[in-house]
Amino acid sequence: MTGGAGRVLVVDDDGAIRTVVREALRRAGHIVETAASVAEQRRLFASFDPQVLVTDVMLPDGNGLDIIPEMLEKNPGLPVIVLSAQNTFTTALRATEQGAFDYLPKPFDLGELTRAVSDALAARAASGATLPDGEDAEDLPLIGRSPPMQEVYRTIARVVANDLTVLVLGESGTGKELVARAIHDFGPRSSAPFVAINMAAIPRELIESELFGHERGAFTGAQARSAGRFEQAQGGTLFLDEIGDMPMEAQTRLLRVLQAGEFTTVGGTRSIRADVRIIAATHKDLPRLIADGGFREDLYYRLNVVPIRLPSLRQRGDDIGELARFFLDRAAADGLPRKMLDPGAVARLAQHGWPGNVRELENLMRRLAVLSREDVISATMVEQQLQHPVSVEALPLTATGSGGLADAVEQHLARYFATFGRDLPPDGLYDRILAEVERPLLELSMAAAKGNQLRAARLLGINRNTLRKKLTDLQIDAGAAKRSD
Ligand SMILES: Nc1ncnc2c1ncn2[C@@H]1O[C@H](COP(=O)(O)OP(=O)(O)OP(=O)(O)O)[C@@H](O)[C@H]1O
Repeated sequence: MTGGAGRVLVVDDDGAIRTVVREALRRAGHIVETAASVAEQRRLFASFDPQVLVTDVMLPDGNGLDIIPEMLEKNPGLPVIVLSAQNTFTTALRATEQGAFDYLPKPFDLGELTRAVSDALAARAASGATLPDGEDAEDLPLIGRSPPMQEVYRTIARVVANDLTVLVLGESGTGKELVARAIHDFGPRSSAPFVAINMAAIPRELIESELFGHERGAFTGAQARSAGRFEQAQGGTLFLDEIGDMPMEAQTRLLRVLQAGEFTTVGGTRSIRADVRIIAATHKDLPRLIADGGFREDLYYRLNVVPIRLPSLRQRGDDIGELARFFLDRAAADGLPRKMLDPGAVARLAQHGWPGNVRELENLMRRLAVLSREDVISATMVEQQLQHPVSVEALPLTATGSGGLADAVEQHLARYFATFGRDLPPDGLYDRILAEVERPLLELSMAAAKGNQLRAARLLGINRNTLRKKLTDLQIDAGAAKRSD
């Protein structure tokens, strides 16, 4: 898309950026004015009457995002391109929310900016995604500011407000479902359902009926009419996870539905309009699958309207420390002991190969939260857990889950056996395990009782004074559960 030449106003307090951007845009044929502050921008706005506004976020006398609505009121449809050094999902989304046309994280490529200006001139369209009511922007789910994630945020910001089909690609555990949910949650369909279906988890012969529903008697065992996921997702978003595992016949049916915008149930004749946004995801290489005859090429093109490629954790550099801390906080919020990371631990985490991506990191942090005896996790502890991974799928999710404590005991035992290999651990295991389990047991019970010692003592079946003594002996902060509640 090219939009010819136009009047571009560039606002940035950094003189070097103003000069470089002005020269690049002039070379591309545009007429450029620059401003170094919000006040200057306001002054120039009326006289220069820009066709595209390029603005930084942090300006000496205000926030570049806050001023966008005022500019759009004066010049409706004005495309605004936001440059930001903050690089979080929140900034990308806020920019979109304020009506920005595009968002470029700093440092940006000049060619990319020139293209964005040209697209903006051509489109003169603004998107208007809004945060759901009451949503705290700081609670947004996607963590990380590495360059590949900024690219992801940028694409999400571009698609939230429209209904384009999105194909999320990435290794297992990279956050594909999280991205799909973010697109739904921050778009206009957020008040309707988000329905996910995993093609790999459903028996092949049931996929069509799961997707499109079935009529009574459509096949043996179909005793009543059942609504499929398409129907359940009406008005909302349908997330087709592991699309590469979809059987061929179901692919054909899905393609027809996407082409016609309507579907019929298995065994039914009536057409039902499909008012759903489709987001598909896979960790498989679809072009290769197509070449091998396992995936329909025409369906691929239907789904691959806007691809979003998620980086592996190995490519996310500094995000690893930020994610690790986020997962430790989440573990603490779930009632597990609150732990911190020392710099050596973060460095060790960053060196790891992470075949299991973010999910593997999350599991490791939960395991460390339960198993580490110290409040601050060191590189040695990280190393130990990476060297002797124990099964972590079942670590306690909440302090109140009855399986949680048993799992914690199992983790402790597993650690002993992992440490000592085939040799039995030195004797005294009974006391040692009990001593280790006592702390998480008391902490989890206190968390479950929301810091109320009487209730925690009752839960444990011990005397309140005994509990108090144990809390003192083990130096457990009795107020922590109350405060984190
Ligand atoms: N950027 C991120 N910020 C915070 N949490 C994340 C991020 N990416 C992934 N996660 C967390 O990692 C876990 C795995 O994410 P998710 O299930 O979305 O991955 P996936 O790619 O869909 O996995 P699979 O391919 O196995 O289905 C989830 O608990 C999710 O909350």
